[in-house]
Amino acid sequence: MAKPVSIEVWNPNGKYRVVSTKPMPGTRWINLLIEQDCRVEICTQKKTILSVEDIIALIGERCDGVIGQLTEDWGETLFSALSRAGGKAFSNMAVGYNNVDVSAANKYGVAVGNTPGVLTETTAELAASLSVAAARRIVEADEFMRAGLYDGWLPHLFVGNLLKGQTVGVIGAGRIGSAYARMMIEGFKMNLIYYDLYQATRLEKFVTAYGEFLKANGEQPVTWRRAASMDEVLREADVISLHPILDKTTFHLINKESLATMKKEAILVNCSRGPVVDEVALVEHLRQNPMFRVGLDVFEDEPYMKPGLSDMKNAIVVPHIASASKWTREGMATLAALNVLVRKLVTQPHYLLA
Ligand SMILES: NC(=O)c1ccc[n+]([C@@H]2O[C@H](COP(=O)([O-])OP(=O)(O)OC[C@H]3O[C@@H](n4cnc5c(N)ncnc54)[C@H](O)[C@@H]3O)[C@@H](O)[C@H]2O)c1
Ligand SMILES: O=C(O)[C@H](O)CO
Repeated sequence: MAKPVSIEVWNPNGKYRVVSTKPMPGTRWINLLIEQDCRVEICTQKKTILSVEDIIALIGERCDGVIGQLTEDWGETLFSALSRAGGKAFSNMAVGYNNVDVSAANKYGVAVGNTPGVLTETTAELAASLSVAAARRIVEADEFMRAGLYDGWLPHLFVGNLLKGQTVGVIGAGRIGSAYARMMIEGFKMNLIYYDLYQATRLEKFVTAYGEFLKANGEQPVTWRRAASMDEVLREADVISLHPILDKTTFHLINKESLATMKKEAILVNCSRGPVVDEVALVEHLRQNPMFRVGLDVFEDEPYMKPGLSDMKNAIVVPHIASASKWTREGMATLAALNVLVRKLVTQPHYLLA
């Protein structure tokens, strides 16, 4: 039996009990729940990743809704516990919901929500930052300065890749992939090649119009192409950014074979989910190809990195912070609270009529 977990309580006399498995930024989400007569219980346990047992203890005997995190395993066990406690709604504080078994939630009559849109630009900005940092070797150069190794300008010192006029490849051109593509096209005048199961019509129209604008101003126009296969993107792009969802079709999408298809001096960025890349194969590829560089926000076995990755100078690694801007994280918390509330309002017709 799990030990009781520590909690902070807001509006103790609220009629509906909503649990958040983590403190979240801002207070708007708490106020929204309180306004709708919720007692809000926030887990304050000093443990980053809560176990299924910890969350069962949090749900307790009566719970109307839960806001949870991408580090938690929301499957059969948790949805049955939530349903037994009378719970009708769960929201992940994330757009990705590969940690949530939606069919188990359906089975137990629990509605599931996620937090798309509000994090699109912030996440794309980090992917763009990693692309530039990898292309221009910013982290290596920073470490070199701090180590006191700079003794004067040299023609060969930290020579990297010019982005202008090169090709950016996007795999998964949905909300974030399209926003990232626009940043690289507008910011660095890169040409686009993308692969997605669906056509990114709005993105294509944007690049066409932007290309015409550049041409009208006497500049080289940018171009776009939708690739028929992912391999085309891997072969042709100079910078490749991964933005698909994680599911069975995208697990180890980037593996030993696909890495071998890429240019020797290509840059690979992953701000989607760690298991989209076979990280063991990636470490070996980085070792064999010192001019190949990666920018990683996500890892296959978070919070761990595969052996050898942290030693690779041609890898930039950051701890899953792509959506970490104040505005976005407060927005994600607000959306998550609204997801739980929408279910309450829909299932409480008397409230709607009041
Ligand atoms: N690192 C972070 O902090 C962070 C932040 C936000 C989102 N994410 C991840 O990014 C993902 C994408 O978010 P989004 O809002 O852009 O979602 P989205 O649904 O708008 O885009 C995902 C795209 O991937 C495409 N896709 C699915 N399977 C594919 C396949 N096999 N091959 C190629 N494309 C495929 C879809 O058609 C879709 O266009 C999320 O699911 C999440 O896992 C990570
Ligand atoms: O899926 C998500 O939303 C991210 O991984 C965290 O913002």
